[in-house]
Amino acid sequence: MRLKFTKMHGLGNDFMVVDGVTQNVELQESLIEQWADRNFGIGFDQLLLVEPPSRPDRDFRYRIFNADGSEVENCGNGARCFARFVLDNKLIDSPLIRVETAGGDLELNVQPDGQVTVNMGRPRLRPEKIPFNATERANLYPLVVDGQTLQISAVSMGNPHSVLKVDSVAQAPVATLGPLIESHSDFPQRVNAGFMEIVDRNNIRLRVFERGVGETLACGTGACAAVVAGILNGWLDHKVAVELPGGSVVIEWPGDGNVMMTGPAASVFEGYIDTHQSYSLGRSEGVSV
Ligand SMILES: N[C@H](CCC[C@H](N)C(=O)O)C(=O)O
Repeated sequence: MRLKFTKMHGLGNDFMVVDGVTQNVELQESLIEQWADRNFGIGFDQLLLVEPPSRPDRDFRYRIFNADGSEVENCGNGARCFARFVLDNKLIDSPLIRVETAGGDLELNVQPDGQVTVNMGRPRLRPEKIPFNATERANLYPLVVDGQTLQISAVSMGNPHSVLKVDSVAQAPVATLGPLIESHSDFPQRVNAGFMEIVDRNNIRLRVFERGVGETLACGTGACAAVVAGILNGWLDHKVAVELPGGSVVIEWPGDGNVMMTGPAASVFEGYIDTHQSYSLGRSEGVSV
């Protein structure tokens, strides 16, 4: 079957977006992993599947699959691209879009200038809701990684995030600590590992080693989690510009209630792929002559 898709990105966090409303789509984890490969496939951080809603008070359901094929609960940059996609493809004609995800409900609003504001819902802070192994909720938790005890914050935006404050994101050991935090046993469903540099009370820099992907150029839910952690720890005010390697996004959180995110979404190209085509991801063993 030929499957139509659109390649999109939010601040360089890139997606294969698939219309599962007008197309009959059946996805396999192994195919997603193949398609995500940047040499043997299309190449993306996440695949976003747009489906009809399961409830009358929602316009769509939106499912998110990491590059390793794992299905996850939420994707902030993806939500902005989702909104752009359903409008561009005339699946809805209202700039106000109500979405259900595995991690909770989102409300999206596409502004006239193309920026998209997303109500990302309430952050989840209780350890059992993240999930994170801790006996009680705290703003900072000790996490023993590679023989050192880090002080991290743990926040869920539907998906789990660890936030580590660092002096400089440029110098942060993302490549070494990122995977160790991502797979740490205190996060039973693994975790997205954020590294946050406080510039001032209204500006941070952030890098994220994403669960199931690795370091991405941007992470919307990671930006939300970092700002929530910074506000809870008294380091940030309630409106923060988050500078990620791929660009900036604005996060607002009054200290309780919903987190609001505003940022861009871009379409790059449309394409088709044969869902029955499969190939090995292994580098060829070479040919024998
Ligand atoms: N890039 C996404 C986050 C994907 C989260 C995924 N890596 C997970 O396992 O939760 C964002 O903009 O929020």
